[in-house]
Amino acid sequence: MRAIIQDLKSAVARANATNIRAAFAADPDRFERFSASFGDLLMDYSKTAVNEEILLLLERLAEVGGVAKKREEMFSGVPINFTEGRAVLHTALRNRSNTPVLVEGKDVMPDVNAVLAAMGAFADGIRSGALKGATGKPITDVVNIGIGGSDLGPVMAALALAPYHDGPRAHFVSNVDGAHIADTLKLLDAETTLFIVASKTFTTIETMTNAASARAFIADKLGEAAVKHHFAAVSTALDKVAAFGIESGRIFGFWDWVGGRYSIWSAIGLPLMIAIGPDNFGKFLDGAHAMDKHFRTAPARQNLPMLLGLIGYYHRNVLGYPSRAILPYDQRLLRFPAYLQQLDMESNGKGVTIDGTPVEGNSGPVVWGEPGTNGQHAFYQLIHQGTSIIPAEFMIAANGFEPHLRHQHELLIANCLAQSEALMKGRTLDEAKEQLTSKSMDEAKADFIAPHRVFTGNRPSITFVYDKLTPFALGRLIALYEHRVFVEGVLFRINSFDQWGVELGKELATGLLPVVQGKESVAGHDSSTQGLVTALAGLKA
Ligand SMILES: O=P(O)(O)OC[C@H]1O[C@H](O)[C@H](O)[C@@H](O)[C@@H]1O
Repeated sequence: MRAIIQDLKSAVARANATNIRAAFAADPDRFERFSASFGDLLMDYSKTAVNEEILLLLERLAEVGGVAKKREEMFSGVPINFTEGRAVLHTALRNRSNTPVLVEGKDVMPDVNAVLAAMGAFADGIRSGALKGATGKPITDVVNIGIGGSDLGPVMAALALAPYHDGPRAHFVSNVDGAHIADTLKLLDAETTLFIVASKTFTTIETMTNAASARAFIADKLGEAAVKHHFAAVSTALDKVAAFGIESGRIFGFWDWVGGRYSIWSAIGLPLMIAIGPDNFGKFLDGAHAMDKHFRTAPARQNLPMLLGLIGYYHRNVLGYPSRAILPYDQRLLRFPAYLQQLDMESNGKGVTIDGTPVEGNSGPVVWGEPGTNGQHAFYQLIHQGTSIIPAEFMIAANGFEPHLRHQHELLIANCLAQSEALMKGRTLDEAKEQLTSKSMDEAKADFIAPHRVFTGNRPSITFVYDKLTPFALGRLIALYEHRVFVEGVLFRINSFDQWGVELGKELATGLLPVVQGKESVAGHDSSTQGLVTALAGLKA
């Protein structure tokens, strides 16, 4: 791999490949050459610094890096998450073909289908009003209590699919900061509220603490006996859920081969299913399954996750770009960048390879972003003229859900396309001067002002275009990014499916709680921690 990376660097230098503007000027067919589609989903990567030779080298990199082999291992239940001894089978959760998927010789599909059916029956019961609160009133509000993978997926997807909401309102409480649950409960009536406690491990301190507060809210307002009518739970740790006091018919399980950040397809999707209905949830799974089949079978040059992963790797480890911006021109994808932050950074933010040696070069980039057009008026300045190159990933639907606001959607599209064009083309000093002097500005003043108006251009971006943000399209989009993270992880030679880096902070927090409570001395901690504890204690009301 080292040799191919070297070849890639030479190929970039030889062709001056990062001059994307020149590449467009030289080749009128560049878009045709460097775009690919899957159904109505188009991926335009022509505005990145690729050429034929670079793509061939990247394809070689995928071959030598063993991406296809690892992909088969993932889909067929090999425990590729070796630090936790687990298979990685979120794809089985949306395996709509229902072909057997074996984990340690056992087909998991009957269990997957059974949980899906139980979720559907429960969701229908809540949605229809057949399942009521303790006082006989139908449920109008559902609060999901979870964090990380037990929050970000449902919260992101519920917002994304708002036009499909025809069930109770969905709320999400994640932060251990009491402000989160307090502000949420303020809006709610205990009699008509259902809480879903969502935690893979059912030990996460934030979720357990918020669940206890929610339990107290129901018990205070409606009495202890009411609690069982107002709670459901989702977890892999069924014994722990039972100990919390949730009735068995309201517990929805999943399995240790589903990573938290890949769990939206499991019972963790229950709040989404209640909001949009089991049929639409099924279409969401269909979209992901379609992408799975595409990823597994399409040749590299037509394979969207493969291309996205290869270009992502190229940006990070050949061109050295430190971050990537996720810029959906879709207000309902507001939380998609945050969702991808966990998916990507928790998966590929690793420093050790599968052999236990330090990663050579870089692993995953910083992922961040906001929907357009809002970001344009905030941080795009840096993307256009800052000193770091930040590859951007745009996404835009051809159609919105508001036919009467078509003119607004057209403005949205125009803005999205303008940004990628501006990033690529830029504006030269001569062009800037010409613009100024044509506005009858005198030459001397133009000379002074023009440098600030120069855009270097050649700033890479990928644009995704799709018909409409339907449940199918959202499922497909999420699965696309899951598989891109997979491809990059294989090339970084890391285990993308563990998250040991979150452990140390959790352990230290547990140790610091009695110190913060004043029950233990702060002695033994570093002087900064000591100083902060003392300062907070001094300010305590
Ligand atoms: O679902 P839970 O077990 O409560 O875990 C919630 C989250 O917490 C952890 O710290 C992990 O970093 C996440 O990957 C996980 O999604």
